[in-house]
Amino acid sequence: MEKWRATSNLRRSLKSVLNRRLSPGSDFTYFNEKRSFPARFNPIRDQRSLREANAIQYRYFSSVSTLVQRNPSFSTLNSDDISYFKRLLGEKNVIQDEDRLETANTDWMHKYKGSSKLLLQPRSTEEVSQILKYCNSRCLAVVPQGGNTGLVGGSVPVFDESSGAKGSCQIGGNVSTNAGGLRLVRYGSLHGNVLGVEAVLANGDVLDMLGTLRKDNTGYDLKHLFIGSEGSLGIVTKVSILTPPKLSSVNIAFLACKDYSSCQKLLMEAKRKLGEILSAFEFLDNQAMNLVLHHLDGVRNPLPASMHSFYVLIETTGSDESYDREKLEAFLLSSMEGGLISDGVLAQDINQASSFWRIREGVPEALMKAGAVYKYDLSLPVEKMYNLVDDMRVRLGNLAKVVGFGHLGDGNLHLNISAPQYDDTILEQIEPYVYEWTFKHRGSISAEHGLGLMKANKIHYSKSPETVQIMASIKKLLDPNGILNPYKVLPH
Ligand SMILES: O=C(O)CC[C@@H](O)C(=O)O
Ligand SMILES: [Zn+2]
Repeated sequence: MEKWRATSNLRRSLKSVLNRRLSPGSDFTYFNEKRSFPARFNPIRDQRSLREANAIQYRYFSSVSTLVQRNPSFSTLNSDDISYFKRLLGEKNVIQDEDRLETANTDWMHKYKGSSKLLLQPRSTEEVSQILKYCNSRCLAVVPQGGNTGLVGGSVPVFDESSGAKGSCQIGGNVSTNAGGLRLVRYGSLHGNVLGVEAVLANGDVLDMLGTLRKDNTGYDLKHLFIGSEGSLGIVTKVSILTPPKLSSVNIAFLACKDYSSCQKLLMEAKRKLGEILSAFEFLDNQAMNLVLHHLDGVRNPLPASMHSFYVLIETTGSDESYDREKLEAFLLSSMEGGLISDGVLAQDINQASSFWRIREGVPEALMKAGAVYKYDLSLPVEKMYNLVDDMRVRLGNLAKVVGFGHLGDGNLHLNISAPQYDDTILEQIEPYVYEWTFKHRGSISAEHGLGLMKANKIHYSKSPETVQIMASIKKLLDPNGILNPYKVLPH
């Protein structure tokens, strides 16, 4: 009955094709708008002793071992510094307003909170260069900030570092964090799409690597050091980037699978049968779907007959409508006949398409609304990845909800643990277990969100000691005083 309904749904919806034009650059935009949520900090214990120790304790990590000590070699901002920046940038680009500083000092997750007293808004490479030259000579630490939408505390000041450029999600931030995104399965990572970079080093030198050549084999390709280095080696001021042509035919299906193994087989079939038109293959489990339906206004379940264990969103993008439609239709029907899909619908217009995406993209927002959330962004072999979610459920029992979703097409699991509040008992069940599990399966502890502050001290789970040593030497070479985004990426 269910299968019949689904097949008829699919057949019906396959009659019309969705045409949706992607806006330029949208493939690389991670979160393109800032959203605000109520702060949900747990009280920090013993504030005074932390201040005396010149240390900070993050709300998320309430155990003592995660204290971060302020680097004693950094200077403290004084009135001469502020006068210098005002002369350089003009009064209105030197921000000391408390509300604006509060926003810059707080990350998107409301987990990390710094105490920077100054936000600078440079408008040119030359101004960035002058700022860094000055800060380097004074040993003032700097946190480059784009849209401040990161999920690992990479763009918030930890102590009193001066903040750099600020606005909405920006291409410099995307490149600096090698932001992943929903269509990596089709377009690849920013390492493959960035043709050139201009970066300003800590001493103010401008490194011009802003080529547009597709082929350039003249030795070390240094631009890759700046892609994904989270502002720790330099500030990216310009990029040349591939912009794939807008494609006119976009189809989106929202499907249900009875178990994880069906999702996995469906992915293999999609890669094989849809080939180059497959532009997204996303999944969410039952827990994720429940959260979205419960916490987000106006979201409807497109498959309301019954709740399923897993949901998959498949998008194809191409330029030949009838070819794309036939290919997707054949794929969906054969997958349904083969038992890989238990129910499904295909968007018939732009509103339906957006509503399917809203479900998938709404998961992080729903998690935020549900309470405290522990986030893990893991690259793992697709066939093993959901075992970790199951293991975590056993470990946590009734303590917390374990939610699995992510970019199945890229082997990227977003494991999120949702609880009413942050709690050491929960954290002890999760860490280091999650990291050890990932290490054992030769995965990565950060598939796309970076290391930031949250995982700087965990880097050894994904990089060998020799590699970390070379990374530290590169950091020392390019930023000898360590002023650029301190306490992030490398162990502190
Ligand atoms: O919140 C997360 O864990 C993932 C956020 C983002 O990378 C996504 O894919 O929605
Ligand atoms: Zn993601």
